[in-house]
Amino acid sequence: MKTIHLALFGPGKVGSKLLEQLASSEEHLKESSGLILKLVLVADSSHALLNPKGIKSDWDSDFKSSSKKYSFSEVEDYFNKHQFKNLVSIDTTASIDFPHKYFDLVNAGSHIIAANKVANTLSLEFYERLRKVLKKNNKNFVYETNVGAGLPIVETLRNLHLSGEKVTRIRGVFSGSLSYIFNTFSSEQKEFSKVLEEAGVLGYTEPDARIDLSGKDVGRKLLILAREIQLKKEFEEVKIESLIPHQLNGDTTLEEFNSRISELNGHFEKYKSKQLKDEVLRYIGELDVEKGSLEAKLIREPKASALGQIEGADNIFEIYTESYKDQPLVIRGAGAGAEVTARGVFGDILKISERLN
Ligand SMILES: NC(=O)C1=CN([C@@H]2O[C@H](COP(=O)(O)OP(=O)(O)OC[C@H]3O[C@@H](n4cnc5c(N)ncnc54)[C@H](O)[C@@H]3O)[C@@H](O)[C@H]2O)C=CC1
Ligand SMILES: N[C@@H](CC=O)C(=O)O
Repeated sequence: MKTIHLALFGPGKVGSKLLEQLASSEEHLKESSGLILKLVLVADSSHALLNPKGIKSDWDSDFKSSSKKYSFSEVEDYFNKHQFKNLVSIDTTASIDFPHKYFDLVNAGSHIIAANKVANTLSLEFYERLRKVLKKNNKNFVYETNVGAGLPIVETLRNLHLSGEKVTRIRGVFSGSLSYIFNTFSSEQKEFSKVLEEAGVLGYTEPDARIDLSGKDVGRKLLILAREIQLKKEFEEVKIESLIPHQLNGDTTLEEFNSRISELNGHFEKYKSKQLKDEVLRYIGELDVEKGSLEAKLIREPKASALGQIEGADNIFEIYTESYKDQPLVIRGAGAGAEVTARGVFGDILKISERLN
């Protein structure tokens, strides 16, 4: 039997779904792979539950009754004290601060898995420094769910690139929430604000939906893919069309924004009125390697096209390379939601497990 010790940061929609999936797969993993996944820490932004012997599968009730306020140095002390073999820290937060702690986690002996896209979209200096520290400490950093949730985009692209295949262009719908929003809004007589709320309840939007509507989430995904094929790009170089009207942009707090989302209705009706009968609205990402351009924008797309046909919260990625010149390699499927994302993080745990003894 091989034991992997897990520390989960961010038991929100994705994180708690992951814990549910881990609990229900416990016996299957032991029998089929000889693998024990032992959860030794669950922490949100203020409270942590620690148990070196393993947190029970009904972690939720223990978290409510026994978690304690913590500072990050206590986590480091805990890891240093117990020297857990095969320790993997999982970031299912949406925090912009937490990724700065990855260095300390790695130095305390941990591998990292991130659903959070922030670490891969900070400055190039941060990106490269993190990889240097990982290499020095012989630790893995895996983040398949950063793009396309549970769809195998990052690894596919990396394998193409590492095998020497020249990637020339990537184009597609990279946002599950915007996909759901435009699929629903284009075809149903519902107010935009209602559709946006639904996308939140279904777990498709970021905790702060402005990250999706401003195009920032798609911009981040484009940058992650560009860096995966070793293009040295910064976030500021991504050309992004924001869908947030001027009066709600910039200085509004999240609370204010959420209380004023009905102001989006008129704004999005204007987009809808421009749509022709056989068209749908699509918010797309496009990376042109030759031009070195990264762009996120709203377009009108024929319903009959590959991009036009996607449903629900689907993503679609068309990857053009030397070999896939005329007919791109296409990956399509559910591109957001706690269930598929948690399953993707689970896959990352198995990927790291295979590399460890
Ligand atoms: N929902 C989806 O379809 C997908 C989500 N993701 C990413 O997964 C992440 C989580 O998304 P959700 O579960 O929807 O968010 P959520 O808001 O439901 O959960 C985030 C959790 O992180 C905790 N948290 C915040 N700061 C923290 C810190 N410093 N330390 C520890 N915990 C902290 C919060 O208390 C909360 O429990 C985000 O980064 C998102 O971009 C990635 C792919 C798909
Ligand atoms: N908010 C994101 C979730 C996955 O990354 C999206 O809408 O795609």
